This record gives sequence, structure tokens and C-alpha cells, in this order.
Amino acid sequence: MPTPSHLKNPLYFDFRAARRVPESHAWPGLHDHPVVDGGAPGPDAVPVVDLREAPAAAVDRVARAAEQWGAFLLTGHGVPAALLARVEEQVARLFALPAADKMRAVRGPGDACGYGSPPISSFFSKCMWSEGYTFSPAPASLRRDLRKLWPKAGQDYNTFCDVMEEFHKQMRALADKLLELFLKALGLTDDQVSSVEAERRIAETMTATMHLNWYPRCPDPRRALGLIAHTDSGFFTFVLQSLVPGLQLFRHAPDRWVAVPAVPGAFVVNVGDLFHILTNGRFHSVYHRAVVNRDLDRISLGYFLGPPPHAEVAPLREAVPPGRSPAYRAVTWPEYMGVRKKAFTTGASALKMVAATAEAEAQAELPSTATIISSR
Ligand SMILES: C=C1C[C@]23C[C@@]1(O)CC[C@H]2[C@@]12CCC[C@@](C)(C(=O)O1)[C@H]2[C@@H]3C(=O)O
Ligand SMILES: O=C(O)CCC(=O)C(=O)O
Ligand SMILES: [Fe+2]
Repeated sequence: MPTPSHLKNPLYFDFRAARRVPESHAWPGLHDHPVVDGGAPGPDAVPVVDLREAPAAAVDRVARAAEQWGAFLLTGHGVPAALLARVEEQVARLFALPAADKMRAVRGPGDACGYGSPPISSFFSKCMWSEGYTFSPAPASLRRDLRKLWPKAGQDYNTFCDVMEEFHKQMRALADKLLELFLKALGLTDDQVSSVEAERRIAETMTATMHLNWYPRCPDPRRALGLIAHTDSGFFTFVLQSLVPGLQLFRHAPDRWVAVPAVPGAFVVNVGDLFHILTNGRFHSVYHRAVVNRDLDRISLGYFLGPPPHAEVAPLREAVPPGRSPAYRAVTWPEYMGVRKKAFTTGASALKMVAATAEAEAQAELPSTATIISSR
């Protein structure tokens, strides 16, 4: 029988056919640090924030988790379990499409959206054991972009778009709720959250991007890596990991990877670099990675929140201690991505590259809240 044409496509690595992990996908140094169980009670237990708790208690938990971990499990969030199950089913359907269909939507160089390895993969010579698909869930772009995968539209296309639209509606509302909690966790009053210009603007202009991950089962999971260690670049991310765990968070002193338990119905919330900047480093972005599994495929979904591309992000006035200068200069998201690209190629830290220098600090005036997140 002739080989189907999509399997001959040199751009498509057929994970299903792989009987071993080739050198191109074998990562050195994966086991430099021990892995501990973040689901067991004790100091490595991943913090949990349950939104059914009294608001003051939830604010307190968010503050501690964001300061000490940069991540937490979010439960009691109100997004129905039945919807999450439908989302996961649709994500699995998308990745099960024939390779030729997926390749039609392939991400071009510099494209924000599309099919294939995530943008970060371009900084590494080794390939990751995963496929990804990035899209904007905003109604205006969702149906247009998805036509690349389902050009004839039809039932599968409609179901996928309907489910993602409903998910986006619920997630965007949850993001607003969580942003409010984060701001209160920073010490802002109800009044400041709702009436200070900078804070209001963040809520009003925050954008969402969705990135779906498929980690096929792997014949030699100790040699392969699902997603390279990174910090998310935006404000914060909701990660939905299916029943198969794989997400690990990095913790210092002693250096170790904490395996996040797969808690049905829970989201993992990651603090991103722009939130680190916005909070003047009080909430720190979490370094994390995804590992693969010998027997089971794994899917995950990241719902990324961040500013619109033209908005400058700088430390909020309320996050900078009295008498001190902001620790970071103002950056837009695309500008920060550029800095991060440079940081990857030089081995530097992107956050350090946007830190206010000692000289700038001496001269810097604390920006008024009205200019903290402003249009260029
Ligand atoms: C909004 C975004 C965050 C992201 C880049 C993107 O434009 C869409 C994909 C996201 C993702 C997912 C996998 C890891 C990551 C580092 C990557 O390469 O693509 C993140 C990006 C990020 O947080 O910077
Ligand atoms: O697969 C996961 O659990 C993590 C995904 C992730 O970190 C991302 O998409 O940025
Ligand atoms: Fe991530």
C-alpha cells in the first residue's frame, strides 16, 4: 500500500508511528533535579484556592500562593464540570485530525496563532514531544481561524466553535473575578480595584489567547520532554490538565520539580512575567514544564490573559513600597517577547533585562496610576 501523502511530509513528525525517541527529540539534563509529589500533604503540597471560601480567606490564600509559588490550584470556580469535559473532548478531536488537515493550519514564522510547536520551541535545537494549536477565542476570529482546520465547516467545526465560545465566555468572566482577587491580594481596597484608572483599564482591556497541547504517549518518557521549562509571559494563565498529570513547577532551596496533581475540574493558575512586573515582583512568575507519559496521551489547555498589544505594563503604584522606585520599566507585551527572545539566545533573564537600572531608579519618578497601563 502506498504511504499516505501526509506521512511523507517532512515537517510532520508522526508520534504515533515512533517506536523509540530519536536523537532529535532526546533532551539532556532532564533529571538534574528531583521530582516531588505536589499532591501529598506537606511543604510541597501545591496551594489550593477554593472560590467557595469566604472572600477574605480566598484573598489571603491567593496572596500567599502568588508570593511563595507563583501558582495554585483553583477549585470552586463555577465553570461547570460538564463544559470542561466537552472542552477536553473537542481538544482531543482536534488533535486526532489527519496530519494533512493539521498542517493546513500550520503556524508560520512570526505568526501568533496556528498549528505546530509553540513559539518557544524555536529557541531550542531539540524537538518537544507534543503538538500545539494556538488561537484567539474572541468570537470575531475564532470561526474564521478554525476554518483552516475544517475548511468545509460542517458539524465537527460547528461543535468545536460552539464549545470554545461557551468556554471563553465563562473563562473571561472567571478571569475578571480572579484579577479582582489578585489586586485585593496586593492590598488594594474594593474602592481602588473598581475606581483607580490603571486597575480599571487592566480589567477592561485584558485579552485572552488559547493554546492547546497534545502530548502523545511516548516509548521512552525519561528521554523526551513535552514542553520545555518556561515562565508564561502574560498576566496569568489558567491551565486545564486532563486526568493525566504532567505539569511540574520549579521550586528553589532545595531545587526540585513539584509534580502538580491532576485534580478533576480544577484549573492550575500560573502567574506570568507581565504580572510579575505589574506587581513590582511581589507575585512571581512560575517556571514550569510538562513531562510525557509511556502509556497515556495527555492533553492540556492554557487560557492566557494579558494586555492588548499596544498597552504598556509597569509596576502599579500601589505595589511599590513608599519611598521606593519601581523595580521594572514599562514594556508592552510584544516588546517583552522581543526581550525574552534576546534573553533566550544570550542565556540572560528577560525579567532582569527589563529591571530598572540603578541609574534609572535614581532618576525615575513613580508613574502616576493613570500612565501605568497606557496606550502608546
Ligand atoms: C499568548 C501567548 C502565550 C504564549 C505565546 C502566546 O502568544 C500563545 C502561546 C503561548 C505559549 C504556550 C506554550 C509555552 C509558551 C512559552 C509558548 O511558547 O507558547 C507560551 C507563550 C508565553 O506564555 O509566552
Ligand atoms: O501542559 C501543561 O500542563 C502546561 C502547559 C503550559 O505550560 C503552557 O501551555 O504554557
Ligand atoms: Fe506555560
